[in-house]
Amino acid sequence: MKQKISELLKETREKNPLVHHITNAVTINDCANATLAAGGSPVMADAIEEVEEMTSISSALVINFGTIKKDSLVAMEKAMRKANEKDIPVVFDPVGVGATTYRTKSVQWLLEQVKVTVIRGNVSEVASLIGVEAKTSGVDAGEVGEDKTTIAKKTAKKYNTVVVISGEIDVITDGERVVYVENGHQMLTSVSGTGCMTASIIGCFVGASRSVLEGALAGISYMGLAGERAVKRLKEGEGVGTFKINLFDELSTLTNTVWEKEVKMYEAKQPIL
Ligand SMILES: Nc1ncnc2c1ncn2[C@@H]1O[C@H](COP(=O)(O)OP(=O)(O)O)[C@@H](O)[C@H]1O
Ligand SMILES: Cc1ncsc1CCOP(=O)(O)O
Ligand SMILES: [Mg+2]
Repeated sequence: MKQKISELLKETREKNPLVHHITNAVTINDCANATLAAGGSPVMADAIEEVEEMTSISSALVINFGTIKKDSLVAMEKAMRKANEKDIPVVFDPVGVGATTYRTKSVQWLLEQVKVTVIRGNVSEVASLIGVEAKTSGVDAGEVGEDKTTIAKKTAKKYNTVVVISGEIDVITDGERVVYVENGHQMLTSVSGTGCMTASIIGCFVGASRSVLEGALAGISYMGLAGERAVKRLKEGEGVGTFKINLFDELSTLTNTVWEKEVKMYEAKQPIL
């Protein structure tokens, strides 16, 4: 599996998958640049009149709940339905779900209409998707009433999807296999958009891969490792501003050879070979 993911990192740059985003107004530009850095080609399009056509020519669709409105929900539903029809993978980022009734009700409605391929969120957002008690305030992760692995597995089964719960240790599951990724750095939580960018990068890799689980693992480990390496580049006195620049440098230059050496990925606590 590790070898296949490593090859996927290379292939994605060659394939340059078009990744259609319907995303939030806060991190939209960072998501476009993260997609480019990982080897994809971003397009952000949310007009109800064009989303179906745009999804039709894309390799993946990324749906991000960060700043939803009535119109964006209609656009999301249309684009996702088209993606389902054409077997195009859909990556869903439930930003802020659990924080307000509107978000929680909207997500319930949307996921009853259409299918998603990967759900990537922080632990309290994902917990809220399955009604597990969670203290979500805004868009940052809060405490939850169950362990992460159980939440991830239950969510994967409920929505028949691959689930990525990000955090200090990322949990990735298709409902049966559970994989942990231990790359990353606390500093990733000090920059708005690192979760959104992770979903965009997963979009690139699932858009170029035949395996959803491998695409999801490629995406989450790529961001974690880039973050970790971006911190190592910091000199004394440099803070989040330089970190963000370093992060983009790492995202755009990270090779599969370095990834193979530095990725920390475990299945049932066995290294993945
Ligand atoms: N405490 C932490 N230590 C190391 N990496 C982290 C930590 N928290 C989050 N990350 C990493 O930061 C990135 C964004 O995840 P996260 O902060 O959970 O998303 P969100 O911004 O949506 O809440 C992921 O690559 C994740 O692995
Ligand atoms: C702050 C904020 N508010 C609405 S969307 C958004 C960005 C959230 O980005 P991330 O979840 O990647 O930190
Ligand atoms: Mg987020």
